[in-house]
Amino acid sequence: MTSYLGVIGGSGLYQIDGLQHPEWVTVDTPWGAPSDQILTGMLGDTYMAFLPRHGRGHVHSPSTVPYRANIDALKRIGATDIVSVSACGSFREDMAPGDFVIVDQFIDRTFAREKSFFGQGCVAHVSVAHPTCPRLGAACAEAARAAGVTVHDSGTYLAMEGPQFSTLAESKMYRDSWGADVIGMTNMPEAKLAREAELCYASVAMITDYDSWHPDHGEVDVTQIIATLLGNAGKARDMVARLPALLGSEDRGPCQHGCDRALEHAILTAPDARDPALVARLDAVAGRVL
Ligand SMILES: CSC[C@H]1O[C@H](OP(=O)(O)O)[C@H](O)[C@@H]1O
Ligand SMILES: Nc1ncnc2[nH]cnc12
Repeated sequence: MTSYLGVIGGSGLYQIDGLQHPEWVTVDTPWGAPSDQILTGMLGDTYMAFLPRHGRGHVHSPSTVPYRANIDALKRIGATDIVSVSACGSFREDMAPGDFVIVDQFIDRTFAREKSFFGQGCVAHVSVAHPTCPRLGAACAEAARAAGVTVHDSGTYLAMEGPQFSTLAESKMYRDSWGADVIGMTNMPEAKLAREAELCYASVAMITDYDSWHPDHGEVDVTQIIATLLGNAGKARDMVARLPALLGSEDRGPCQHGCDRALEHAILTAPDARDPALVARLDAVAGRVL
């Protein structure tokens, strides 16, 4: 399969530069409209698509981002790989503002979002034991280092509902008892949905603050986050621009980690018991196995 790179830009990253033949396209999905139009184009020989998670102008809150429509839309236009770029707080002294963390585990504390494409009439259970694609994560790490960023190759992301930041007690619990490394509000259910859609998914956390646990830093505030983000947005764009050369544009065969076969044995509903309306909605996400 030929690589087609989709990038989901988080807070502070609402567009990317340098695409050849750039075009903002409208993509409709059975799950509603995505966060915004999708910027498509080429970077060298590689097809690329960029979707601002909160929409241009930052319209969607973490709870109202249309996660299912976003993943469906990227798959529908042909994306095979999704790199998520997100602003995050840090629970570790050595993961400092300005550093990037290649997230490889999540703790999902979100509760007010649609978390699956499947449900009554077509039930599926995919594994998210290893929720990110190591090949894609390694490419992001290499690209970010080449862009001059301090990169941490592994980290656990606590996904909270928001939109308020954590209390001090929550911040200390996530850090001391739960072993989380970074905190944000958006990577879940995004990563779970990417797995259901059989897409390779990597998450790059751009550290903007120390949340509220750090005795030498005040509590997190959004002005400080945006200031750090603006300082980092250029490096994030530089990282993205370096990815196609690292991922290659030629046929790469099946994902060696199985991301593109996640649904192989996941659907439990018998073919004759499936809801035709739901099966129709799953055309892009699960058409391969339905
Ligand atoms: C701008 S502060 C909080 C906001 O930033 C992060 O967004 P994203 O993950 O899309 O970069 C965080 O998750 C919150 O939504
Ligand atoms: N401390 C924090 N908590 C949740 N989301 C964030 N995004 C950036 N910093 C954050």
